[in-house]
Amino acid sequence: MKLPTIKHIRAYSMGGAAAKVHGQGGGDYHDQGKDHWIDDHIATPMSKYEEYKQSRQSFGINVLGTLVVEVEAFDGTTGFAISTAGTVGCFIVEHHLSRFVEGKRVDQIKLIHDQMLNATQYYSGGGGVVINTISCVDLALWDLYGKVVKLPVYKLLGGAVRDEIHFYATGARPDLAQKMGFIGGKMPTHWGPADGDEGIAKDIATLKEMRERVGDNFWLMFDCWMSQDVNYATKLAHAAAPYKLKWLEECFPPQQVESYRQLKQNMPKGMLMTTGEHTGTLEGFKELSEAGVDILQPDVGWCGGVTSLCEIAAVAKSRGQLVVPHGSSVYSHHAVITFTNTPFSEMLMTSPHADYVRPQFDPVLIDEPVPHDGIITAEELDKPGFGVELNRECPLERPFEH
Ligand SMILES: C[C@H](O)[C@H](O)CC(=O)C(=O)O
Ligand SMILES: [Mg+2]
Repeated sequence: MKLPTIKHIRAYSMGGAAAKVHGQGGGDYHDQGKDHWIDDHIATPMSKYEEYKQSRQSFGINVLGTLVVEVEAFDGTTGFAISTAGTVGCFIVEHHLSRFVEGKRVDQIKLIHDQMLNATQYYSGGGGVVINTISCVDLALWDLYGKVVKLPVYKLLGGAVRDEIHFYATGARPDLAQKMGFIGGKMPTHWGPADGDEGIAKDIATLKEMRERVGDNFWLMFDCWMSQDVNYATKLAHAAAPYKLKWLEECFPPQQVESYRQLKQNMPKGMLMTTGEHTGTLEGFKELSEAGVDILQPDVGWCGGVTSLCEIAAVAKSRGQLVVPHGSSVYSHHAVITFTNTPFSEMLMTSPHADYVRPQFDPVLIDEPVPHDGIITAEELDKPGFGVELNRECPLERPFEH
């Protein structure tokens, strides 16, 4: 089969600080409307400032917005993907990354990936919005390749190692997640070091209440979104052990590898330490792996795309660790179903009260699969590329052209 070359790459944004329409969700899943569990007094590194404690949107968690990257081949096939990078990402795609994409054959993904990573070394700082943008281009390229050869991405990656993916749910209501068929529920912590022992007591009270509602065998986890220090995290871990907390997630910012190493030593035996969603380099994941993180949690839209996610999974595998990506819906599903060290996956609940399953990237993707009874089957992924289409009724803007 003679493969076509890539004619054009375009970048669109939706939501974020530069847009007229807010609170839609999409690729920037923190850009939700009012009264959403995801913006209700969640502990963050900004919680030490009283004025930024109640709402993450108050300090700008949703300023970036959604980035949509579309790639078009000379045979007329198009692929696309979404991530979090908005207008900033659009600039990088149109004015910088486009040169590495246009003119290449649709299967030259690893070459394009390497050129994008190396050409942005001087301003990427090893992560953040630049890597989100590169991830989005990488995902769009995998989608295009799959659509050209009419195969799902997971088959291009070597095929499924299991027939179905089982999910835990992240949200404010593990008790409801249990009723929806999920295997566990991960809750945000609402308090942090600035609240001292009282903060620990309040989060433990919620854990205790949830444990009473779900019984002994349902997994419960805490997501700490970089809000803690080693002393606080150690105390929280020990206070949570009687309630069978399965893991403590992302206690510290990604660069604080030493803190993770110390926490692992301090934690009760059997409790897992997890992190990785804000790490953007393979080297960063290697360090976290070496520090003893039990489950690496890259976000496929923020870590370099599927191409990087496969490399990160191999790093984890080399130490007998798991890789369980941070949310990211279809972009994750097609990769994890091919990994032997991903026995389950995450569903991020974007319904305002976490009381029903809403597609994570709603409303931007058409046909985005969601777990039923906590499961998505390999069969449901059997469509070319990532198996989703772009909802062109969304208020997409193209701020730059090349
Ligand atoms: C709930 C967390 O603060 C965050 O919004 C999502 C996350 O970190 C996760 O799903 O993991
Ligand atoms: Mg998390």
